[in-house]
Amino acid sequence: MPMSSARSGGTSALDLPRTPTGFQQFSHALRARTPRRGATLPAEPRWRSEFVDRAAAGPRVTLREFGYGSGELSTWRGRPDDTAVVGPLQLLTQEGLACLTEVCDALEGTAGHSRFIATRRLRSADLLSPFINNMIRDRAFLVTCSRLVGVPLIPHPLRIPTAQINYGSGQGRPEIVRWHRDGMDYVFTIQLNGYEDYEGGRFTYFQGRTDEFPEAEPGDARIREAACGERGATLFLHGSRIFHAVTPVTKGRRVVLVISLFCPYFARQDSNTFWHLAGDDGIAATVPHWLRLKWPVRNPAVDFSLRAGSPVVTWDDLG
Ligand SMILES: O=C(O)CCC(=O)C(=O)O
Ligand SMILES: [Fe+2]
Repeated sequence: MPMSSARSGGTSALDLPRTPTGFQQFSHALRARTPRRGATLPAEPRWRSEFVDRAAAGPRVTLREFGYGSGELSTWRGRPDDTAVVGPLQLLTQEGLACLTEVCDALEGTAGHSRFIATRRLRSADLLSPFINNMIRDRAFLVTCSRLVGVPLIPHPLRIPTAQINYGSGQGRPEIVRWHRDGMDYVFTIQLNGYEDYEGGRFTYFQGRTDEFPEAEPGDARIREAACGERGATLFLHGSRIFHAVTPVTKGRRVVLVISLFCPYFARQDSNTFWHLAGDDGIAATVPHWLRLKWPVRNPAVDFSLRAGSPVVTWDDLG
């Protein structure tokens, strides 16, 4: 079993703070600033398609197993969007992982602070890093991710949240990822260190419906820990339908790349809300991207791929 129930030594992962909602979320939206860019960018290795392990596979849990009914799932011509969790698995080769780690390490100085979801993070990392930009827009990468989830996926056209790097260090103020669900539906996390590098930093989630989460009590068997301890461990989460958090890193350093993808065929069902995005990025930065996302479309695969600067991925690519 890749997952285990998360409770140790009398403290519960449920004690972690939760992402603000309502007025507090609005106040984050007023205070959040567009990501700032440094003048000089670090040199980095080149991305190569061969870095993707096209045969990557791992255990899969369905949204039905989380308690969602068939009527709540999006479908396209009889194909349901029913994947809740896939992995942990290795998506990149060892060489690819070493390059990605070098890239994310070099970007740490550009990370900003936020108290909305993740304490220290770099949003839109693909705008700073050609390596990450090329990786998340590589056909081999996208088709492999699409097959794992079972729906065609491209980078999210909202751009700012598409590639985020979370940094957690055991020194100073605890850096955490609060209990939250993502605005995004299709989220991959890639661990750039292993448990040998840090203490704490356990990826925790609630194996139930999001509307059941507020009633969860410490010791609830539905609070699970994903076994993401191996360097490179990659986990897919249907982020908008699963409450999750990361326990504080108490020693060492943890770096995770979070990639948000988008299914053009389910554009109308996209779970983002304006205020969830604005809470992280500020109102001014969110408005133009939001309008572009909501504009009506005719051919979803082609139209959204153009918006996201992505190769086109269709149902036929899933094989
Ligand atoms: O840092 C992680 O492992 C995941 C963070 C996360 O869930 C998020 O940034 O939305
Ligand atoms: Fe998340």
